[in-house]
Amino acid sequence: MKQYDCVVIGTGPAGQKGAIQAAKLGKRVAVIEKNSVLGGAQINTGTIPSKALREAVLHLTGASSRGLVGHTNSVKRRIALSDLVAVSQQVIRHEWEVIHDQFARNNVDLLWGRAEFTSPNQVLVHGPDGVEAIEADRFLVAVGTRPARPADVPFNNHTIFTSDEVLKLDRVPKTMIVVGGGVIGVEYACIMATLGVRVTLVEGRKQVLGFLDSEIAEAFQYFMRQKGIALRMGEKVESIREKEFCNGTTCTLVEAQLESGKTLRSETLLYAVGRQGVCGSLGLQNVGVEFDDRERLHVNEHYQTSVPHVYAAGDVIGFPALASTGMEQGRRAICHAFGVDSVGNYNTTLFPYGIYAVPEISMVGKTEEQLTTEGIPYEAGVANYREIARGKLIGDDLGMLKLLIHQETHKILGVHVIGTGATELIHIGQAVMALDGDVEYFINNVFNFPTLAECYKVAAYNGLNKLNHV
Ligand SMILES: Cc1cc2nc3c(=O)[nH]c(=O)nc-3n(C[C@H](O)[C@H](O)[C@H](O)COP(=O)(O)OP(=O)(O)OC[C@H]3O[C@@H](n4cnc5c(N)ncnc54)[C@H](O)[C@@H]3O)c2cc1C
Ligand SMILES: NC(=O)c1ccc[n+]([C@@H]2O[C@H](COP(=O)([O-])OP(=O)(O)OC[C@H]3O[C@@H](n4cnc5c(N)ncnc54)[C@H](O)[C@@H]3O)[C@@H](O)[C@H]2O)c1
Repeated sequence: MKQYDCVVIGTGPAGQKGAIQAAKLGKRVAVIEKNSVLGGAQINTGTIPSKALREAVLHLTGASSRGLVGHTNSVKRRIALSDLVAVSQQVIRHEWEVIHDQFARNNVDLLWGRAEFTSPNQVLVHGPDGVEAIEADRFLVAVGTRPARPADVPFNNHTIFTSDEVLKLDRVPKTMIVVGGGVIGVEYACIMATLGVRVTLVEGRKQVLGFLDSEIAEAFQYFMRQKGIALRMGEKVESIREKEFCNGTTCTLVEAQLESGKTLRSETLLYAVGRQGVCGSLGLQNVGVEFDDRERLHVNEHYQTSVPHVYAAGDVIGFPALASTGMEQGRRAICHAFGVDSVGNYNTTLFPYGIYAVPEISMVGKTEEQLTTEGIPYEAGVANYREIARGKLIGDDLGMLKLLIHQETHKILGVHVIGTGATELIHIGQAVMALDGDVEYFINNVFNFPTLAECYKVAAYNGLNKLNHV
């Protein structure tokens, strides 16, 4: 039986980074993958395909090339879904090769098959050519999640589907209901609306993306409405079904019944109300590790489950469930597992959110609402892209950046950006916060001109002027 220092289950971002970290520490490592391809949700159904689709849609519709010449006509009037999927597939194939090469270069054994614990140190790999038992001293469970698919929703992967199937659509539908105003719901609602699909978004709460600063969320909701997305906020979908409904060419429509009594009809429905764990088939009862009713694992600050030599990282441990945080969790878990204690911890709480909607949104730190609830005195400094030379050059009149500044210490408490480049810009603010900087950093240092980064300087002046009553 093969013996390893470390076995990693899952090749998503958490598993990848964990496996490579263990290899870099000189450990004998195996990584097990049950899917027929590497990369988990990040590469195959989530992050990369949705971002590739977004880029392709923005490019092909001309939505990303406004600039000084104003809004251009569509680069291509009729967009075939095959064009878009081809772009995504190219990126996905490249990502598979990168992961494969990384494992090979670092002598990580890649075992294809479904992992199942039979005892605390033994795992069976149910592979295409049979079952193999392997043993290890340490384990990292990084098995991710799958979209929630309640039994009473009649999924058919064609007109009623989750984010796993939306990429396989063989046509651009005329209309779509999106259930759920979380990150998946809003990203796809924006992509589809940019493609010309008439989208209705239903969200149970009063605001999309409940974790956002309210001012940014309100601005975003305004942009979505401007794009023609109908927002049904504070509305819950009670039931979903397909119904014969002849009007001209379309005969079968999807019907969503809302709790308020309204009925919505459309050609397609994307169901995006969260994700569900997949721990049930891992044989964790043979190890003594328990999971919750959504099949998620609980871990301590070192990513250890209740059984210390079994670590877990990524979506399987729940919030914040991002590729970005999963990678860092995987690395940290393995460092702890092998006694590396030089991993600083200052940046684990300061992770950014990047939402690839149209427009992009990003944030780090606290929102105005959180600061108010916590009784922390702050002032907001705002820069609008339309007042920044680069904003004008790229034709983004709508973007804004907001700094939340402590009234007394001038420390940066939060940064919120909506507009072009938001997910990149945020890292400047994140670095200043992580290094315990204050708003004067932005005043006392020179920024390239003309850049969107200049927003930090303008927002800093704006905030300080308010604090100084000038
Ligand atoms: C549509 C969408 C868009 C997203 N966009 C972003 C984004 O822009 N930015 C961001 O940071 N995050 C994004 N995410 C979230 C991100 O994809 C996840 O947080 C990330 O993929 C989770 O990584 P993971 O390693 O925990 O698990 P996963 O990526 O889910 O990988 C888990 C792997 O484990 C394997 N596995 C499961 N069970 C077993 C078993 N028993 N044996 C062997 N292998 C097993 C699976 O086959 C899978 O390959 C998005 C998600 C979705 C769905
Ligand atoms: N850019 C990114 O970082 C990115 C992109 C996509 C996904 N993700 C991750 O994927 C995970 C899953 O995302 P998600 O959007 O599916 O889940 P979510 O939990 O973030 O959002 C689900 C939303 O659906 C709403 N909802 C629930 N039941 C409803 C009902 N019956 N009717 C109407 N609304 C209802 C909830 O109020 C919530 O706002 C998240 O953890 C997210 O962080 C991240």
